[in-house]
Amino acid sequence: MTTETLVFDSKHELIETAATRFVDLVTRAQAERGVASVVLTGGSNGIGILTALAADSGTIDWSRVDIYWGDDRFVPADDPERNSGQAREALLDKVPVDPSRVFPMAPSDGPLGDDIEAAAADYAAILAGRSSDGVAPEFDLHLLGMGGEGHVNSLFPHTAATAETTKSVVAVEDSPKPPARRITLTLAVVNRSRQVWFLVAGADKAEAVSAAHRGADPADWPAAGARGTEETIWFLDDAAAAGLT
Ligand SMILES: O=C1O[C@H](COP(=O)(O)O)[C@@H](O)[C@H](O)[C@H]1O
Repeated sequence: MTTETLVFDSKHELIETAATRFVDLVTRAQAERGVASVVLTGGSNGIGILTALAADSGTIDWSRVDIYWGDDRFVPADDPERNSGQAREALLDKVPVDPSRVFPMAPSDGPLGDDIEAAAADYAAILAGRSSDGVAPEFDLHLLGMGGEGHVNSLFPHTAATAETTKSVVAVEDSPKPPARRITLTLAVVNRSRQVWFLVAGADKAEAVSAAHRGADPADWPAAGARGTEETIWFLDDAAAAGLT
């Protein structure tokens, strides 16, 4: 397992490079396994890479990509806060994905209603059903953004969701960052991914970047607990990398 840290002069350069490497990774995974599986994330860079991919969409065979989410906000389907809605707008509505390979988390007004525990269990069942071991797929790539306090997906510092080691998906009822109700993959499942990529920009993220790089306790800095089985890559801008020596 290797860790690579790439530092860019601008957020634009960071996103463009990550998008180019995304195309390479998906193409390679499809050549090796027929289908590539990627886990999307929200946030400015998580959606930024999708916008960049939409501009260069012809290079990927999108019909052979399984698409999952690392977290989503448990709000109505048409709420602009939905990570999956933002992903559709940025990319998925513009490329020929196979709808049967796109796996959004349930919204609060879906067939499961407002039962967030049922929605989390439903996503866990989807992952289990698409795995070889009854837990979750071995994703080719899990994209992650990161908050200034080190949260990834909806795994915040000092929370039960971050400490969870058994479940693959959990409900979060009291996210410190609004909206409060979310569904998230746990670190145990993030870490089944062959590659984990952090897309992080801004001076407000520098302390968390440095904590994760020095191997801090994931309870304090959840990003420190996320890694790929083959490779972990940090795509940083200068400001986010400022605390690294
Ligand atoms: O709440 C969330 O925040 C993170 C990071 O977002 P950013 O805008 O600070 O990059 C995001 O990755 C996650 O999916 C989202 O739910």
